[in-house]
Formats: sequence, structure tokens, C-alpha cells
Amino acid sequence: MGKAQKKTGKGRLDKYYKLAKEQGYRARSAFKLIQLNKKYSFLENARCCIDLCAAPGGWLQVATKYMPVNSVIVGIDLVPIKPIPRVVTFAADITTPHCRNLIRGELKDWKADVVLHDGAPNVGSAWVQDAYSQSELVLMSMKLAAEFLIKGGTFVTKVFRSADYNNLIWVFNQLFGKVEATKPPSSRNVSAEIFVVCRDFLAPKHIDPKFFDPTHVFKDLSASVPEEGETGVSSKSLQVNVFQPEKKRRHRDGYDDGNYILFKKATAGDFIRSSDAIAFLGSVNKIAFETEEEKEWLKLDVTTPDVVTNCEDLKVLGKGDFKTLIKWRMALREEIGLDVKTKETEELTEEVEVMEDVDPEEEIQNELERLNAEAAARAKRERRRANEIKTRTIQRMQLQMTAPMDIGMEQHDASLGGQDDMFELDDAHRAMRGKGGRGLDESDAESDDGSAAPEDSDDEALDSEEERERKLAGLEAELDGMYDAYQDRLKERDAKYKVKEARKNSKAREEWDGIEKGSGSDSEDSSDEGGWDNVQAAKERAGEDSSDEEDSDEDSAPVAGTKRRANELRGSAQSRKKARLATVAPASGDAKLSRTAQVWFSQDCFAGADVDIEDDEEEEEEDADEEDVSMDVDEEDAADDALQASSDEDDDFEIVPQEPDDDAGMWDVEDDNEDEIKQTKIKKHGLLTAEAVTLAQQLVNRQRTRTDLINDGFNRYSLNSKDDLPSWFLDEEEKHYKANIPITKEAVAALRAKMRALNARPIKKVAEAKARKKFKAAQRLEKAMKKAEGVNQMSDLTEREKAKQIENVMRKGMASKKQKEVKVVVAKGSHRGVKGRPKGVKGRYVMVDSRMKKEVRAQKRKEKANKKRKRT
Ligand SMILES: C[S@@+](CC[C@H](N)C(=O)[O-])C[C@H]1O[C@@H](n2cnc3c(N)ncnc32)[C@H](O)[C@@H]1O
Repeated sequence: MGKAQKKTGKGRLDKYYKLAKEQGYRARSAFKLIQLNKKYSFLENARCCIDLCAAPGGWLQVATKYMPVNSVIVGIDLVPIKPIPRVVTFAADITTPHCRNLIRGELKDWKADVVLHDGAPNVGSAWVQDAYSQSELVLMSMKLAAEFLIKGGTFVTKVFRSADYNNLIWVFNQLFGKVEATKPPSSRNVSAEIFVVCRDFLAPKHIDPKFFDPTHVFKDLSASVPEEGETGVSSKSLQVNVFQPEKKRRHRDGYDDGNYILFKKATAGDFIRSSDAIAFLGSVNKIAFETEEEKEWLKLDVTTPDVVTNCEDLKVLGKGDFKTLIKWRMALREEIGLDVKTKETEELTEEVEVMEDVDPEEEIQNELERLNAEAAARAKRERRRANEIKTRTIQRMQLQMTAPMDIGMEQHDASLGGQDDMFELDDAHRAMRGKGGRGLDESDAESDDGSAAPEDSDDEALDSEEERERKLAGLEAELDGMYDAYQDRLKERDAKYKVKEARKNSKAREEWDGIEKGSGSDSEDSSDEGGWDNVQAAKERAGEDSSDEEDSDEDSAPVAGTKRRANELRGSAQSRKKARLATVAPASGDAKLSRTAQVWFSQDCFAGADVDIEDDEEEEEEDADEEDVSMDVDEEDAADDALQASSDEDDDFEIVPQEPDDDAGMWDVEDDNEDEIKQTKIKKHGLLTAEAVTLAQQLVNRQRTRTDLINDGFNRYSLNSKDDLPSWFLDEEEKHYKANIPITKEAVAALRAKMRALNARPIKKVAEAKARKKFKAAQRLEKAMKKAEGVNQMSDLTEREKAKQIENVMRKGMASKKQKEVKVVVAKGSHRGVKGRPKGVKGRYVMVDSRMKKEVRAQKRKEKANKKRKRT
């Protein structure tokens, strides 16, 4: 067990660790043996097993589990192993003769079927001497295996991927019929360990002792003699390909024989004359200029200062520097005549152009054809490209991947051939014109006629600010148009969208209906009927500046947020909505009225009708309250109630016209109207959303304060203005701009519990049935009491008779009516076709046949469908 593998290290406590704990194995390594045995099945038939390096005993536990009951299992380790049933253990060093004697003493004449070895020297610890490496330990365990294994037996050992690995495998192959290296899944990938399963022990009579001699087995065989002519360059194994450097590896091979210094210097002459320049560069540290000839080279032009510097320390050079050196070598070799210039021969070869006699007309013809072909090819390319873009756009729209902005961009791109930036509108425009393409606005119609203005005048026109703005507006209009078309397509395709839109519209209508109810006029005609004008006039009377639409904004919190949808219906609906909610300076009698009512009733036609108004308002309130009792609270009414409530709250205060609310027209994460509805619901029914519960909990637990909430309201989004933004952009925002609402687990749990409690309640029908039953029982009791009273007043009866009769009456009254039994007669066999009472049936009966149920249901279905059809 290496030092690096800390028990608390990352990944140490993996699934095998947990499994081992669960299954009672002493070490996670137990699974390695389980997996090895699963693959090679060497334990099931083994009668004797020796486990070398067995502490703490995981493998021994596996052996006891998988080997036959009466088998012999011996475990040896440097450290004592806690007793395991049916296992003999020793504390010994497996590399010593003492260990061998202990095993011999235990096994007597027996031979082991399996020898296991999972040893790992822990360098520096008390376990093992530093001198022994893992490979040596493996070799020692193999020596014991060779002594104690039966012919055909199995030796399983752990080896590490190292320079010794191949040597070990070679030795194993000398002693075993099958040698396979494997890494069980439970062995960590980060670990260099591999398990070698050596099967079919050959049990040779004589084994060469060199097989177990580490100095012999691990002798480096790969060191080769230096190549001829490569003075100063040692073994090939030390050469590095400087152009394809490999990862740094530990030099397990150590130093070359007879060469124990790391720093190597070679001369420039060696380098220039070496046959393998790359290998040379990889094997030396410095190239020196020592001889007279080499010093002469320093004066040559090819020997740049870079070259000289690079030669100083080759170990710090990069690829580029090595290339410089290689080039320098090539140049110098040519210079000193080692290589012959290939260029020279090239230069000597003269190129002779053979000119043919061509007819000038034919030449012109050819040229024309070529130009035509080129033009056709270009046109084809452009067409294909435009088609591709179109198809892509359609696909993306079908997949709902594209925002209308994309459409605009792509169409733009398509017409521009993708060359211009979409924001360089006039450049793009010019480009389109230049290509004879159609412009994006109407003004381009002229150029389409073929009567294109000369380019210069065009440029002049485009340069003018006015023109540019006009084009921008045209582009925007086009984008809007495309967006509308896109929305239409969406509507056609998406049923859900239709429903949503319908709901939206109906809501918007309902909002406005609040005012219309009173006026009884169509919203469009409201000005005629006095709705809008009157409201404006009322505002004026109230001292507000009617010219400024924003001034009509609300002054109290529930009204402060401008309606999101109303915003979409910018213009008429929104302003009317605002007007509806506008504040009027209250006259003394108006104090009790809602703001809506104040505005409405401040119209001229209601002048002098204060008392009635109040009464009406009260009636309205009552109506609203009545409706609130019902299960399905109309959301719109709820919103109205909210407004009502807020105005009621303000009753004690004088309502004064306010400055336009800064928040109006700001981003709202959700629909304001929905917000209002939610607020009203929360007021009425308590905390309904996880968000609300979370906030409430946080407030109660003092995790948040009121100030925190107020502060949270001021964020980077709170001042985003919605003014002048295109509707598609607002739509997108509504869809994708969702606030990350903090919800706690506790809040969700609390809500769930609440819902569970609600669900546990009986459904409405059951409750009604129970109530009916109770009611009927009470009625019966009342009736019985009346009867008993009558009996009591009878004078001709004795007290005893009276008591008896009263008892009877009460019993009958208390008892619930028995349901009359209905006999079900299946209309089959002798009953088939029977019209009257079937024979032998007394009392109430009903005739049924097997198909009846289905037929009745089908009938009902049909009727229902017919009704629906008639309605639509
Ligand atoms: C990875 S643990 C073995 C785990 C064991 N297979 C199990 O499943 O419980 C390696 C063991 O090798 C032992 N070891 C290392 N060198 C040894 C040696 N020379 N003789 C005996 N045991 C040795 C260590 O004491 C250590 O307990």
C-alpha cells in the first residue's frame, strides 16, 4: 500500500469501499480477488491456498467464501492478521527462509492449488525494508509459488507497470502455461497495479535459480551500443525526438553503461556531419564551436546570432529553434559541399512556353463563353445559397427555434449574400443595390423598374440623415410585419397559443369592461358616449394634467404597476385602463368610493346623485362579497376587490394626485394583473404560493426584514424602461425573463401538507350527500316528535299505551328508510324479448342485458356531442 493512497484521499471511499463495509470484508481489495476469480474461476476447485501478503485479510475472507469447506487456507503477512475461521495465519516476511519454513510446516507434503500475492512494499514504513521493490517482492512470491504450487496450479500476483514488467512476464511465461495480465474493475484507474494470473503451472523438475534472482531478471537488456559515426551520442534509448516530444517519463533504465553524466556537449562538426540531425539534437545539451573550421563557420552569413544562441543550451529550445538549427545545418552542408544544391538544377532547367496560333475571333468567342459560364455558376451559387437560408429559416421556425429577429437577420443576410453586418444598414442597402437586389423599403421600387438612378446620386441620397432614418423605419416596419406574420402562423399551428391569446384578450376586455359596465357602451365608441372624454374631463376637474398621459397613473401600490397586457394594447386600452384607475381628488362624500367608482361617478351625468351612488356601490360590494363565498372566485372580481380593498384602506387619508409613478412601464417579471390577483387571493385565503410562504417564513424567522424586501425591489432590472420597445421583444421578455424566486424546501413542504389536508377532505358531492342525509334525518326526527306530541295529547290512552306508541313512533322516525330492493333480471335465455314482468319476479325489478350499459353510454355521448354542436 503506497504512501500516496491516503485513506481520506479523494475517491478513496468509493463504491467498493462501501460495498466492502456492507458485506463485512476487511479491505476493498477483496473485490479484486472476487472479480479475478469470476473471470478465471480458480478458487472454486482449490483445496489449498496460500495468500502471501494477506493482511488485513480481505483476500483470505474471499478465499474462505469461495473455496470448498474443508480446504486449507494459509495467510502470511508482515503484520499479524486478525483470526479468520478456517484460516491459518502467520506474521512473517515472505522474502525470508523463515516464511518458507512456516509454510512447509503447515502444509507438510501438501501442495497448494492457488498461490495469491497482493503485496505492496510500503517504502519507508515499518512493513518492509526499503531495499525491496514491488518487482522484487513479486519475484520472491513467485519463488514461493514455484515451490508450493501443484502442477497445473494458479499463481495470482499484483505487478506494477514499470520497466521491469516485461521481464517479469517473461519469467512467468517460463514457468506457466497461460499468463494473462488483467485489471479488475475494482482496481482504481489511477493505480499502476495490474494483476497477472498465471495458470497451468508447469512444475519443471529443475528451475534455473536465475529466474528468482532480481539482479539477473531485471538486468537492462535494452541498452544498445552507440551507433557508428555518432561520436558523443550514447545509447538510442536516451534520444528524444525533438519534434514529437513525448511526455516526460521516469528513467527507470538509469544511466547508460559507462556514461554517468547528464550534461552532454557535442561539436558543431558532429552536428553538421551527423546522419540523424533530430536524434542528435535530442541527445545533447550544447553544440560547441571548437575547431578552426567550426570557428570559420561562425563568420558565415548562414550562422545567424540566433543559431549561435540556440547552440548554447539545446534543452531550453522550442520547435521553432530546432527548425532554425536544422535549416542552418542544411545550409552549411551545402556550403561545405556535403549536399548538392537541388535548386541549381531547377534553376538550370529553362521553361519554354509553346504558343499556339489562335484565331482572334475564336479567342473572343471562348472568352465570352467562359465569362457566361462563370456568371451562370455564380448565379446558381447565389440561388442555392438563398434557398438554403430559406429552408433553414423555415425549419427553424417549424422547430420554434427562431425568433423573428433571426428571420429578419437571415433575410437580410440572404439578400446581402451574407457579406454585411446587419447593423450597417445603409452599407447593406448599397450592397443590395449594387447587386441589383431588392431593397427593404418601398423607395427601392424605382430601382426595380430598371430606371436605377446613377450610383453617385444614390450615394448622396443614402448619406442624408433623413434617408437613413426613413430606411431604418422601413426596416423596423418590415421586422414588425414579419413578426406579426410569425405570430399568425403560430396561432394557426398552436392550439394552446390560441387559447392563451383568447384568455389574454378576454382579460384585457374584462379589464376595460369594468368601465363599460357603467357606460354600457362599446369601448371603441366610448368617447362618443362620454366614457374616455368624461374620464379625462373628470381628471381635469380633479386638477390633473390631462395632456400628460403618464400623469394619469395610479398613486397607490396595487394600482402602481402598469398592466403588462394593457401595455401591449398600448394606446387606447392602456390609457383607458389607467383612466379607469385614475385618482380623483375626493370630495367629502367620495371618500368611501373606490377609485374606479370615483372616476366613473365624477362624470357630469352623475352630478348630484351622491346618495344613490353610494348605495349602488354598497350593493356592488355586497354582490362581490356574495360571489367571493362561491368556490370559483372570478379573478377579475378579485382584482376589483383588491382595488376596492386598497381604496378602503386609504379611506382615512386624503387621496391626492400624485406624480407619475416611476414604476409604470417598468419591467415586470409577471403580469401585473396576475400579481394583483395573487395578492388578493393571499389576502383572502392565506399563503397560497411557495414564494409567499418562503417570504413569510423568512420574515417570521427574521432571516429577512422589511427593509431587505424593499431593497430587493431595487435591482438592475427595476429601471428598465419598456417604452418604444417592439412588441415581439416584449413578448420574448415575457416568455424568457423569469425571476429566480427563492423558495425554500420548508415552504414547499408546508404547502404540500396544506394541499394534502385539502385533498383529504371529502369532495363536494359527498359532502352534499352527507348534509342531505343529515337534513333528512333531522326532518324525520321533527316529524316523529310532532307525532309523539300528538300521541301525548290523546286523552283516551293510558300512560303506558302512550309510552309504547311514542316509542314506536320515535323508532320509526329515527330509522333511516330502507332502500327498496330492486331485482335485476338479465334479459337472456328465457327472458329474452320479455316485455312484461318476468316469471317468478316479485317487487321492483329492472331488465338488463349485457350490451345495455355500452349502448346507454354511447347514446349519452351522442346526445352530448349534438348539444355541443348546436351551441357552436
Ligand atoms: C495491499 S495489502 C494486502 C491486502 C490483502 N490482499 C487483503 O485483501 O486484505 C499489502 C500487504 O503486503 C504486505 N507486505 C508487504 N511486504 C511484505 C513482505 N515482505 N512480507 C509479507 N508481507 C508483506 C503488507 O504488510 C500489506 O499488508
